[in-house]
Amino acid sequence: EQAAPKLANVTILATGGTIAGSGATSTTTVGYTAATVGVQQLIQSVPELAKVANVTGEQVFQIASESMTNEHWLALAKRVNALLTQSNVDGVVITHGTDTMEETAYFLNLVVKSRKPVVLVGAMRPSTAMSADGPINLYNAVLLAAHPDAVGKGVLVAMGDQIHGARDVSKTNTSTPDAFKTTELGMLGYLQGGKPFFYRVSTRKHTADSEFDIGGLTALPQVDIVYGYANMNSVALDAFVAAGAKGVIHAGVGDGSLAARVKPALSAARQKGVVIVRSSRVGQGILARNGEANDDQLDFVVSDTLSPQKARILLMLALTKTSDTKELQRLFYAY
Ligand SMILES: NC(=O)CC[C@H](N)C(=O)O
Repeated sequence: EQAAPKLANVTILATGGTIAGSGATSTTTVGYTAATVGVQQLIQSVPELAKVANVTGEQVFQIASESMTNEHWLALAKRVNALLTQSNVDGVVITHGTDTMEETAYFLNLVVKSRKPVVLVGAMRPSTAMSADGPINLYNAVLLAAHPDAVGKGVLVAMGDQIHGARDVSKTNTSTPDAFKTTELGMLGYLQGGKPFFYRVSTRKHTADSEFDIGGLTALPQVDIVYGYANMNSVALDAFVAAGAKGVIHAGVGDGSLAARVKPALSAARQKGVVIVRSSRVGQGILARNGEANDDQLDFVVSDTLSPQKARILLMLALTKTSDTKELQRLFYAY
């Protein structure tokens, strides 16, 4: 008789969110409390996990993900990197609130120093709800983190039986269970019948190939986002600059257009040394250099296809290495 194949060792790092949330009744899908159920209870509630991996759990935070900060990210990334250097850890799953899951995933995609799988997972319905999506999502995330096909693919998000890449995934719905999509660039694959099926990978640099290193960092440079809209003014921008922002992401309308009465304030901020990244609130498409604005003349950087919230993460990390706008622009086309 053949010996059973050796199971991979997967560590679940729990951070809170709806996957660890509980509501008053089985039909409570809004107005519940996030981050109440602990990691051991999460693991115990899905006994099927033991069939796909040797699972251990650590409670790193217990928060709703709208309260995630740069400091949480640095602590989480350091813990992930420490675990992945251990020969007895084959992969890491991070349970996380869905609101900022795409941001944490992209941050880790840039700073994890390993090809071993790192998978973020959450739920849109609390653990107490009828048809809660947390248990199947957690099962899928663990089997993905345990699977050799997930090695070297960058940080992944497992939601709704689908595999998404950290760079391009976003939460696209406030409340429905199918909220996570990689709209135009496409998800990477499916989770079905206890197996991952991959169809594509991102061409952008990540994890083991990344030049960013948070090992010695205790803080990240302040980078904020100003949102574009009709009748926009420069009040928020000026306040961020006065508060010491090292960089500002301009989440402009359309192709990152600059309103006539905001452009001089952006230019003045740049002259004070603040790095300005032109991005778009639209959500799809390339933000082209020297397209809607003369970026060479203004000495601005463009975000390429990154959403404003992901451009903020890349700029923070990039500013730990350089403040040269040519080099910053290179990084925005590489990651
Ligand atoms: N579905 C969720 O996880 C949202 C709950 C909470 N706002 C969070 O992001 O943690």
